[in-house]
Amino acid sequence: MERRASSSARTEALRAEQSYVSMLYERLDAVRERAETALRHEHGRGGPGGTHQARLERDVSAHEHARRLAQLSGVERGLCFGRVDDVEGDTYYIGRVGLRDARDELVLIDWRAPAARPFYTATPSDPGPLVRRRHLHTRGRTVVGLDDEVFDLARMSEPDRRTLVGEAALMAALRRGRTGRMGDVVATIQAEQDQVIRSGLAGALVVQGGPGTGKTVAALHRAAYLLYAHRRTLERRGVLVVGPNAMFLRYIGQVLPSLGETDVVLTTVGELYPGVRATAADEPRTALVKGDTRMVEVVRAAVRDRQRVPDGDLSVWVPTKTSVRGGVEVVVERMELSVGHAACERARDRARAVRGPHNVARKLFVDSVLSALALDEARRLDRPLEEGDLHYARQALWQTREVREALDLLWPYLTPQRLLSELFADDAALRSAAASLSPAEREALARPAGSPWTVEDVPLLDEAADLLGEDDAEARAAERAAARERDEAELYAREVLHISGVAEMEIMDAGALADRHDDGGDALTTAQRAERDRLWAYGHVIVDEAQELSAMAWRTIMRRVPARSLTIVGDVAQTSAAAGAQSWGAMLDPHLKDRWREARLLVNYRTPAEIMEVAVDVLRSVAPDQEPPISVRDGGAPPRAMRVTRAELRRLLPKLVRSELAEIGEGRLAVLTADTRHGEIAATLPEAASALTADALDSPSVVLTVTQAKGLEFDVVVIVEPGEILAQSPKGGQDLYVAITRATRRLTVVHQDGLPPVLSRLGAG
Ligand SMILES: Nc1ncnc2c1ncn2[C@@H]1O[C@H](COP(=O)(O)OP(=O)(O)OP(=O)(O)O)[C@@H](O)[C@H]1O
Repeated sequence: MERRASSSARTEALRAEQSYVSMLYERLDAVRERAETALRHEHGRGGPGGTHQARLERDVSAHEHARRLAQLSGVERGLCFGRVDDVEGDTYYIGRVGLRDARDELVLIDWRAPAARPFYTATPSDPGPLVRRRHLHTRGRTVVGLDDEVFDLARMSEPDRRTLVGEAALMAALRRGRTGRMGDVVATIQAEQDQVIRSGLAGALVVQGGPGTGKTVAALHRAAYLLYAHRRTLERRGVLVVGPNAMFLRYIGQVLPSLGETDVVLTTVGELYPGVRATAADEPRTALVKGDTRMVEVVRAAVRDRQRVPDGDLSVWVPTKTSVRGGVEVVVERMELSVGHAACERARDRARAVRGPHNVARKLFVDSVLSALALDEARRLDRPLEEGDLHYARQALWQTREVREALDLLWPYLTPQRLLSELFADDAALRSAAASLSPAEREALARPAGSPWTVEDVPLLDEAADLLGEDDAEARAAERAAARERDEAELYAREVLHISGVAEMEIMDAGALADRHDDGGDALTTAQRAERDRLWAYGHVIVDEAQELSAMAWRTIMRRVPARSLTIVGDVAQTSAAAGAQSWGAMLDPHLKDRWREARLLVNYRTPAEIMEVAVDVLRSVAPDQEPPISVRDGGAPPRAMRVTRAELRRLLPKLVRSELAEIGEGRLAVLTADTRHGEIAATLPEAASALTADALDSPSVVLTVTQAKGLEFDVVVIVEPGEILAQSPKGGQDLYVAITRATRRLTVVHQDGLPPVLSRLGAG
């Protein structure tokens, strides 16, 4: 009788929620339609014609409507996922976007709004103003289930204090098969993650947490939250997210659009220097040297070594007479011009003394030497040189190939690419610039000219770019002109905002509008503009798998964010890069002193307890002082080991992969290997994806090295030859820890020569 009563109460609750959710979708349709009509209207108002001001006005509102439309089309799935009832008797619904009804009453609260916060933070021991939290499960536009938590203090028991927020909904989310793409977790954010997500914008926040603690997911939701809460600052400057590799970026790429955020640049360290897309990594001994801050001095010395004076006097033979023979101009007479050694030294010292970048100071050096040459020319021709003529005499000499070549030898115009490739290819140059390194370290840097750029080169290119600068007199003049125009445009944009009342809607400030509309040309998004500009100052930078960055890479990151507003996410127990972090303090203190705060995430949402036990044995051997995270999942299949011969491996592996895939029904499987074994195993499993292609993650099975698998997760993990992973680098233990903790459901370790002692828990197999 009682059960029937409760089931009919449930049916009634479902019906009531369905009617509310249907109303929300109707509202969404209406708002979407309005935005579409408005956009059509703007487009209908004509092409490129009209005054600059009319065009600007049209673009402003078209842009806003398009933005709103993009936001509204991203929220169809799971529009509303939560409801809270508070002690005042009020009820609020939480969703992916804020919506108002026709009378302007708020009917849905954006998950990032302060009013939504209790939904994420209430716990049985500290429910805040809530008496109930409800998770709504929807399929399409239909409400298919509800999970309630009633905060009744009188009945609270001790274990409740550790209860997860919305446990039933969380567990349902975690049990789903992996899709190869990370999804958003707005419906099930946990209290400790919420604190990270909503932490203030200013300063640097380090989020340290073991594998699977939701660092990545929290960091991405933080990006969306910051763009919502600090739209004015961040929309203009953009947010940069740096991840470990392209596959990882693809894995996380759809989370932000699903959160409605577009002003974010996703990139890797290998792509931080515009114009270079490095993916290959150097071998550990080279990576170690290139990641060391002693390279700052090496690059600086390499630049200074390119500012030379001749051993004796400078002598240049310039043509004085040419004639055309057979249609070709040939030199028939030359004259020697020279500048004394001491004068050359003075020219160099004066150019250096301004402490400007090399390519900018070059102009000074060149001007001094050209003046000296011009004076010598006048003397030799016995022709007085008036002060006013000097400029023209210098210009004429600068047009002479021989003069240019002579000056280029002494103080060449250098791109960062040229500086470094010539340095690494020239033993004598390396000996001079890298005198502070040992011979073995110098040898690790040496390589032939034209070698492809590696990820570890990128911070060095960036360092060099800072020292070299641009010979940018023209660029600066253009910039000044653009700035003038921009000021005018900004003034106008302010008026537009004022007239249209947009300012109150906190959508975009006048500066941002002016940025979009400079030279009346293409309207680039902040993200597009930022990506092209090495000196772009981002409003906030998020670094994921941050433990992998070298000290040199941190210098590059810090140049991108002068405001030092960062979220740094990682786990120092997972560091596998040779020059990666041993501790956060060692990496960050040089840039942030002690002005960074640390949050720790302690719960592992990915790896089941049974698999985590194996991982913890490995962790203890490589980082005994690191606290392993607590798994919320258990009851999975026990992890196992299989001993096979090499011949058997080829036969058994495809079978194993098939049977494991059948076991999970739906989901993804990864075979993880040491770098050297990857090719062979990939050949054994032709059906599995193995190259780093865009769709590799969509394949049911994939063969990856541990480095490639960083930050990813799979329902099933098969590790081939753990001993080889352990032995492949000094950080092999960390690699094995990473490999084991990629599994969300099943783990099999396949080996030929016996298990390494650290995996003895898995038995002899
Ligand atoms: N609050 C949550 N609700 C639902 N799923 C969650 C939640 N927090 C984390 N997860 C899931 O747990 C898994 C691990 O999260 P994530 O990849 O962010 O962890 P991580 O700390 O970055 O791990 P690693 O250090 O191993 O890269 C993901 O599938 C993520 O969606």
